[in-house]
Amino acid sequence: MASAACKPEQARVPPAVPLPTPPLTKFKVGLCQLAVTADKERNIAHARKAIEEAAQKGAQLVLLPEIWNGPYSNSSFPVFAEDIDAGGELSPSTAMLSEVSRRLKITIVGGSISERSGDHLYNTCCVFNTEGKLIAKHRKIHLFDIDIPGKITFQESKTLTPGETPTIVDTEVGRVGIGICYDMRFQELAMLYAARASLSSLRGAHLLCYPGAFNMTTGPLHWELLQRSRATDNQLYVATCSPARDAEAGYVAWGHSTLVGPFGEVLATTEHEEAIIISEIDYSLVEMRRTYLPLQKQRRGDLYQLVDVQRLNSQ
Ligand SMILES: O=C(O)CCC(=O)C(=O)O
Repeated sequence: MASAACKPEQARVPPAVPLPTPPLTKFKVGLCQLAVTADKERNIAHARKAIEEAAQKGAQLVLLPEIWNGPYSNSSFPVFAEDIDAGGELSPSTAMLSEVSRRLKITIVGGSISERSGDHLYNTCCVFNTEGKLIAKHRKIHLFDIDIPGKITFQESKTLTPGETPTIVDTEVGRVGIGICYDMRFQELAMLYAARASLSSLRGAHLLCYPGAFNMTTGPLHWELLQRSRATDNQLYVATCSPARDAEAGYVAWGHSTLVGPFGEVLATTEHEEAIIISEIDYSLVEMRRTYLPLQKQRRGDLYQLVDVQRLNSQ
């Protein structure tokens, strides 16, 4: 009797919804500073090998460089561009990232590749979770248009269209804000990503990832300075990943992929050759820095406000 009465009752119980797995608070990150050639297939195979090596060394988050599947140039962007997820099917470069993230159960912030969408080209970073799912696509918001006479002239806007959306993404390794290279120069974007962190440790990004390729003019002066500034101002981790330097290339990258901690300290870095950097991120240090130096509480919101942060905070 008892079991007969029990059965219809049990049948009404809805299937258990698995609780979301809390993000890791301490993990290893791998920054793959890759040599990039004009052979896309080789670049994809090479990136796969580097990701595998980083994962084998314990990385649970792997970051790749800006434009890693072909040369960084306005003439190459259209040639190497991929329609990333047309009709639900991933393109060659992103299918590799999906396969490897699923197989190795790691999160990948996939640097950037040039993306074709309709008549437009974008400089786009794809993020994959540990199941190989494409969970975010950041299109570079601030295009690199620069003219320093006698030093460097580059106009990304000749071929690329700027993205229109800041990208903050929840991953198995926490909430991550994404920017691409020149995006790092704009503090407001980083501040927006860090917003709300003071209200709860579950809100706001604790890590910003910037695939980037600074050059021989701005790299020596600004690359590390900007990363340390973004980290210090917002009291969070900043990870960057550059292509390795090719002195013969049309655009010569500075290299020096780096991880900076929430006190503005350089935790790991490298020179300009190919390298895989493995370093540790510990989000408890973000909380510690914010407790010791409570900038978020001391900010005079009554005198100045970043409008978008204000909007986010009131949601
Ligand atoms: O900001 C810089 O100096 C370099 C930026 C850059 O190379 C890029 O956005 O691709």
